[in-house]
Amino acid sequence: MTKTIRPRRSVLYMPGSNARAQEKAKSLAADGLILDLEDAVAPDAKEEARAIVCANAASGEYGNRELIIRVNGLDTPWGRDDIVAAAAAQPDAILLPKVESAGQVMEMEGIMSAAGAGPDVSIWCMMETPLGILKAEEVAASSPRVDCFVMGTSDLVKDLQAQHTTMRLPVITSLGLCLLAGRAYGLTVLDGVYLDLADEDGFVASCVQGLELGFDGKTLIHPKQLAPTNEVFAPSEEDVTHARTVIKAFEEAEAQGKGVVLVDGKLIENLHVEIAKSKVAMADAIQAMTE
Ligand SMILES: CC(C)(COP(=O)(O)OP(=O)(O)OC[C@H]1O[C@@H](n2cnc3c(N)ncnc32)[C@H](O)[C@@H]1OP(=O)(O)O)[C@@H](O)C(=O)NCCC(=O)NCCSC(=O)C[C@H](O)C(=O)O
Ligand SMILES: [Mg+2]
Repeated sequence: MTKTIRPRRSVLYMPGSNARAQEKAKSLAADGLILDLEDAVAPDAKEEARAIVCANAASGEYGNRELIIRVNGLDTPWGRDDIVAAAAAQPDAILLPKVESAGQVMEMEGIMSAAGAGPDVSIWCMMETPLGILKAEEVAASSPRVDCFVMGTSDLVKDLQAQHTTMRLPVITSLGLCLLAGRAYGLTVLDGVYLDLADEDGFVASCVQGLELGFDGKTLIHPKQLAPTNEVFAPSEEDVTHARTVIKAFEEAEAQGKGVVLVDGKLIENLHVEIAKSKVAMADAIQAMTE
């Protein structure tokens, strides 16, 4: 079955306790919104945040933005109730933090199903602990509901006792392992957040690095990060024009019984046509979102 192409260039976190941010998000140019019940919510605000988030997720007021609820872990006092409430709200996905095993995913899936989550409610997994990264393949393969890995680079840097650096060498192995596992099992893989809101150049550089590494998009903490992210992770007009040229040239070559062709002096084979087709499909999907 062909998977629907869904732009996930920009996915913005907002604290579940911040009703104003969730209201504002209805008009923001984000491909996805993570309504957070975990780290951005203080313990004494967890239950109120759960009620706000689930009411918003069920409201149908977020247009075609993908809605994801990040629940607390199953080893916390709130995790199970969060999952039950989130499942009833039927968001696009429920995001489980600090995933370290297939068993955790299956436990969450069992709770979701018992609470009436429809088959379209996906499971997203935060990859953010050393053990979780080492188990990335097991987690990716754990359930057909698993649709996306989200890198939690803040927790990861903490657990690795590493440091946040410009080129992110301390976490590059972890990013690569999750990309490998995610791609092997057909998942979306989203890059982690950039914490320095004052450093706009550094932020753009981290988006470009994420794109080059193979991420589908980036998770964000502030609306000001949306526009540069959407731009970096979308195929440019030039990319799309070139992709269309490649597709046409290859079709013409095939009609003449050839399996390869040169475009602008460069060899084009079937794999380049596949890349070109996915760029055009992504550009069309982005266009459709804005109509
Ligand atoms: C970082 C912030 C606390 C800053 O908030 P604030 O001081 O309100 O910023 P501004 O005054 O610049 O805000 C301008 C307007 O934009 C709205 N706003 C701000 N942030 C968001 C947002 N995330 N979503 C939607 N709207 C937002 C403000 O309400 C202002 O609107 P208005 O009043 O109408 O002008 C804040 O940005 C924030 O809370 N960000 C999210 C933090 C968060 O969710 N953190 C947890 C997730 S990150 C993580 O856990 C990663 C992972 O687990 C790991 O381990 O790596
Ligand atoms: Mg985290």
